[in-house]
Amino acid sequence: MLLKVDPVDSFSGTFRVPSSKPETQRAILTGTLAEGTSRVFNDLRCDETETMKNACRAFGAEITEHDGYLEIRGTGRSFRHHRRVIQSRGSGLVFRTMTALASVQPSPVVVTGDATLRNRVMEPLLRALRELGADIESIVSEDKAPVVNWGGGLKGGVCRLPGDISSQFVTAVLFAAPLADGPVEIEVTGDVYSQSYIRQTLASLTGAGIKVSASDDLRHYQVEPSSYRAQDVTTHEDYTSASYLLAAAALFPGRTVLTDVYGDSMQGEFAIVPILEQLGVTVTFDRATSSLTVDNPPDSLRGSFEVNVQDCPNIVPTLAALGAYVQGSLRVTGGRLTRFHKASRIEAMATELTRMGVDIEVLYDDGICDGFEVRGARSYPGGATLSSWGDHRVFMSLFVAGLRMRSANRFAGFEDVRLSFPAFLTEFAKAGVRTTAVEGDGDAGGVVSEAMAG
Ligand SMILES: O=C(O)C1=C[C@@H](OP(=O)(O)O)[C@@H](O)[C@H](O)C1
Ligand SMILES: C=C(OP(=O)(O)O)C(=O)O
Repeated sequence: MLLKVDPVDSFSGTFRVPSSKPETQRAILTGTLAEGTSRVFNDLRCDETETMKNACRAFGAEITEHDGYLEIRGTGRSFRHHRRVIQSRGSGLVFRTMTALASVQPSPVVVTGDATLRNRVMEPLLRALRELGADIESIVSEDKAPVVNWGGGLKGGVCRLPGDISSQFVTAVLFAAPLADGPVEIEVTGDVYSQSYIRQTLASLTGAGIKVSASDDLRHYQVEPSSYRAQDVTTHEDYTSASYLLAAAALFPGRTVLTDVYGDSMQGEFAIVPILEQLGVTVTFDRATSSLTVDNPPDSLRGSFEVNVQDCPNIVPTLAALGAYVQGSLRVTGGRLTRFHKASRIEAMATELTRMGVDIEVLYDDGICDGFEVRGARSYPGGATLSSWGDHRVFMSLFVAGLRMRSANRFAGFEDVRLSFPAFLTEFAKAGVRTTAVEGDGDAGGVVSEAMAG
C-alpha cells in the first residue's frame, strides 16, 4: 500500500504538537525503577512509548493509562519477572536501556527487536557492561541483538564508551549504574554527539534522586549506588515532531499556530526554531497561550549558511526537506550519527530527494557520511514514488518536501508514523492536505488520514 499525497498551495491552521517521546520514555523508566507510585503527565501515546511500557511491565512495573497521565507502580530494586523475553521492536532506546537493566536482574533475560533493530550497533554497550561485571552475550555476530543477559548484578567500576556512535550507550549505562554494587564511572572517548539526550538522561536521574555527576564536556561520569525515588513528571512538547509542522508552515503563505508548546525544553531539536529564523521565518512563542506561531513566511527561504547538527540529530531529515526550497544552498554537517539510526538517514534523504529532482550532495568527512549540501529551487515536478527506507522520520520529511511540488507523490512506509507521531496525517489533513491510500499505481480510494484517525 502506498500513500498518495496531493500538493497544496497554502498551509494554515491550528495544530497540536505531540508530547516528547524521549522524555516520556525516560519518565516510564524512572517510574519503573522507583519504589512507589509515579505519575507522568502529558505522556506521549505512540508505538515506541508503548514498547517501553511493555518492556517495563515485563520487569514487573504496573503501568496504567489515564486521561492525560500515566500511573506507574515501580519495582524498586526487587524486579518481579513477568516475562523473560523483552521485545524492543524497532526502538534503540528500549533495547539499550533494557539490555543494561537486565544486568541487575537476578535471572537471565533475552532482549530482542525487529529486523531494523537487529541491524543496529550494540557492541560498545555490551563491552562496557561487561567491564562493569555483566555476564552478557549476543546470539549473533558482531555483538548485535538479540542478546542474553544472564543477570546476577553489576559490580561497578570503570567502563569506556565511544561518543560518536550513539548517546544511548551512555544513557543505558547511566540508568543501570545506580543499581550496581559499587560506584560506576563512565569515560567517553572521542567527540560526544547528541549531548542534549545525555543531558535529558542526567536530568531524569537527578529528578529521581540518583547521585550522578558529569563533567561539563560529558566525557566523564560518576554514579553512586542510590535508589530511584517515585515522582510526578510532566513532559514537554516534542520538537522533532514539531519540526515537520514548522517546516510545512515555512514553505507556504498562511498562518500556522502550534499548540501544546510550553517552552523550557532541554531538547537539542529545539534548534529547528533558530534555524527557521536564520532562513528568514519569524517564529513567535507565546507562553500565555502555550503556542508557537508562523505568520506568512517570506516568499523564499534565505539559504547559504551551514548548520551543525551534532546536538540535534533527529531534525536532519527535516532540514534536507527544507533545504530543497532555500534560495542558494543549505549545508548541514555533524550528522554522522544518523547513519546508525533506523535508516542511514542522510543517504536515505539524499537518494529520495534526488528522485524528486532535488540537487543534494552527501558530504563525507574522513570517508564518513556526515552531512549534505542541498541547493534549493522554487518547486519540483513531483509524481515520484518514494521509499521511507523503513524510517518514520524519513517518511515525514519527504511528505513535507512533496507538499510544494507540482503533482502528487506516492510514499511507502507511511504507517510508521505510529512510532512517534500517530496523529501526523490527521494534523496535516487539518491544513487541507489530501492523502489517499493507493495500491501500486492505481487508486484504492481510501482516505488514509481518516482511516488512521484516533
Ligand atoms: O536517548 C534518546 O532518547 C535518543 C537519543 C538519540 O540517539 P543517538 O545518540 O543514537 O542519535 C536520538 O537520535 C534518538 O532518537 C533518541
Ligand atoms: C532514532 C529514533 O529512536 P531510537 O534510536 O530510540 O530507535 C527515533 O525516534 O527516530
